[in-house]
Amino acid sequence: MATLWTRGIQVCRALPRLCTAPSVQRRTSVRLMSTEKDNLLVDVDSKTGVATMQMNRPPVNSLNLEFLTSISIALEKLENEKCRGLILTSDVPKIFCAGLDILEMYQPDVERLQVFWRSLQDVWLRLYGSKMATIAAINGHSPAGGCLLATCCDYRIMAPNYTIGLNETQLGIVAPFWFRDTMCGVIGHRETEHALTLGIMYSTEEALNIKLVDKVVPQDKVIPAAQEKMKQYLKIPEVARQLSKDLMRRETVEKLRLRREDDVAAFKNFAVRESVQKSLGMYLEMLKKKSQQKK
Ligand SMILES: CCCCC/C=C/C(=O)SCCNC(=O)CCNC(=O)[C@H](O)C(C)(C)COP(=O)(O)OP(=O)(O)OC[C@H]1O[C@@H](n2cnc3c(N)ncnc32)[C@H](O)[C@@H]1OP(=O)(O)O
Repeated sequence: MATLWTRGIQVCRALPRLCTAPSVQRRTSVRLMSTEKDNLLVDVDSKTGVATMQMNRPPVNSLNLEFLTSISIALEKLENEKCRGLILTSDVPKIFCAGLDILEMYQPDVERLQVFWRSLQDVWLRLYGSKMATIAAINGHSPAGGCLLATCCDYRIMAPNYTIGLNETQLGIVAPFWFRDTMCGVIGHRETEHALTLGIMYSTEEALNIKLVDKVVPQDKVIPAAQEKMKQYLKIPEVARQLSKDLMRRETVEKLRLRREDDVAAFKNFAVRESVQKSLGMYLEMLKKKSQQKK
């Protein structure tokens, strides 16, 4: 078992054959970078070539700039090392991912805001466009950006009694076209329009009904079920599987690739609006009150 450390990322792998960098093959433990608290744990099973990526940024795995950067670097590494599959899950109890860190968008530093958005684009381009077979093991709530991560994957398995959806309008903000396109690819145009305009958070059972998730299993079976489903993907000849996925997703990926900077500008101009800032402030206040009441 080899362990790699990078900015907030631990990558463990069981077989050196997956490691293409010579320094990795030679050593069992390499610290590439160590700056922040480790918030992403990535294990690679060398027999199968399947990586399990666990998000671990308590309390709710919200996606700030540093966390997105960690995810993006890890995805690039796995792709470069020719991993065949990825299971995306959470190490934080009851939360898959709370979506974008609202503090990145509220009263923002405009320079950082744009870097933040580019890093989200990077994660989306890497995950949605991944050559790996990808399965979301949704073991907790998954609003907004959390739902985006899940819908980027090829297959979704969810535990009962949680919620998932693109709830942006409830915050007074609007999901960009690539969130919409990703959701459309999973549940279709009509249901996406319904979901986006109302900012619906679906229960696990509702999500299964509209096929936003593919399978529901008890909490402790989510990862085993993902591993089992992964075997089906890995049985398909690699190039055929990858090209079929590419055939389905290339246009959507290219649409963002061609308009990345326009999209950054649109996001920035929207986010700094007074009315948007007011809505985000009220939403944060509501979250804080709710959190205080629990304590
Ligand atoms: C302008 C265009 C942008 C378009 C794209 C936007 C995409 C997004 O992802 S926007 C983010 C949307 N996310 C949400 O609406 C989720 C909000 N959070 C929740 O609904 C809940 O926190 C929960 C269901 C995820 C978890 O509930 P629970 O376990 O009860 O935890 P708490 O609500 O008590 O939260 C603990 C702690 O975390 C703070 N927090 C929660 N979510 C976020 C977040 N997304 N960003 C930043 N901070 C978040 C919450 O305020 C609590 O903080 P404290 O008050 O300091 O304890």
